[in-house]
Amino acid sequence: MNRACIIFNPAARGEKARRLFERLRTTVGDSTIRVTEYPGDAEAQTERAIEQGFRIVVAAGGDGTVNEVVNGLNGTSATLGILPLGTINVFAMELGIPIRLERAWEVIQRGKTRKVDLPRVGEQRFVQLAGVGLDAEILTRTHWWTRKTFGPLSYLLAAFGLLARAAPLLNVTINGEETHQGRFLLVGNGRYYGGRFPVFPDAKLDDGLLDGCLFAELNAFAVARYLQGVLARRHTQFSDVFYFQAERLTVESDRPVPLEVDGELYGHTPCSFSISPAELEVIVP
Ligand SMILES: Nc1ncnc2c1ncn2[C@@H]1O[C@H](COP(=O)(O)OP(=O)(O)OP(=O)(O)O)[C@@H](O)[C@H]1O
Repeated sequence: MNRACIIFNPAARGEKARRLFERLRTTVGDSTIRVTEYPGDAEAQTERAIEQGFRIVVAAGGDGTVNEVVNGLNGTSATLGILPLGTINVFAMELGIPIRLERAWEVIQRGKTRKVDLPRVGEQRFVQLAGVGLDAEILTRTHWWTRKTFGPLSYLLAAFGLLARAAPLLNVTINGEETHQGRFLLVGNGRYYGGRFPVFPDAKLDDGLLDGCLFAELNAFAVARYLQGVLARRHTQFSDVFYFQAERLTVESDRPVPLEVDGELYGHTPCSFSISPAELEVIVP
């Protein structure tokens, strides 16, 4: 195996990953492990690892850590490895990477790779998904310690507050051609959102296309119906859900609406999405 640098996020899984350090150390033997010290540090540490000649950088954490490592790779030809130590690990799930640390490390040692597309919003790369509206608003309203203490309940409470108000209208222009309106947009590279929920049923990681789901309504009743639709794999047939595939899209609104990428807050509207086909090489089972 080429020289790998493992970037470990002790704050993943609501700080529970910290307890896995010794197990990680034992599993990876004398491979290099670097521990992140603050949010954003995985990106800086990845850039350093590349300068030092590492050809494989392994994100040991959740989707946020993978996102930072990918942004640190910054278009270089180095390969991404994943040890899924986060809460949900949607991208690892999408790639079929085992959740058990020792098995995920075996996958990295075998070193089989695959090329996947890399979407961007502005200059920021993301691996799995982005959201404009509801989910990003919820992140603005839940502090990390409430998330850590109350888990999914903190999201639910924030959502109740938000759904009582009218959400701004989003104008989504696809491939510079047609514009559609809605109040909540999800953009995906793979099929899953937030777990094994197939919000983007036609998505492929290597088709050169972004998948989008634009929801027209945003009140408690509509959201409950959308959730049911996703679980029953019928939401793309709803008349108030617009499902599409695109090479690029822009989102505009009367007032700034927050945006999240791979589960972390990142800016607000207006924003533009694009995708680079087969830009990322990643180790897979
Ligand atoms: N040393 C650190 N102290 C505090 N936060 C950190 C540190 N290192 C990284 N972070 C931040 O931890 C956050 C959560 O990381 P990550 O997404 O990997 O885990 P997760 O939320 O448990 O997983 P998932 O997104 O898959 O559910 C990221 O925003 C990252 O920037």
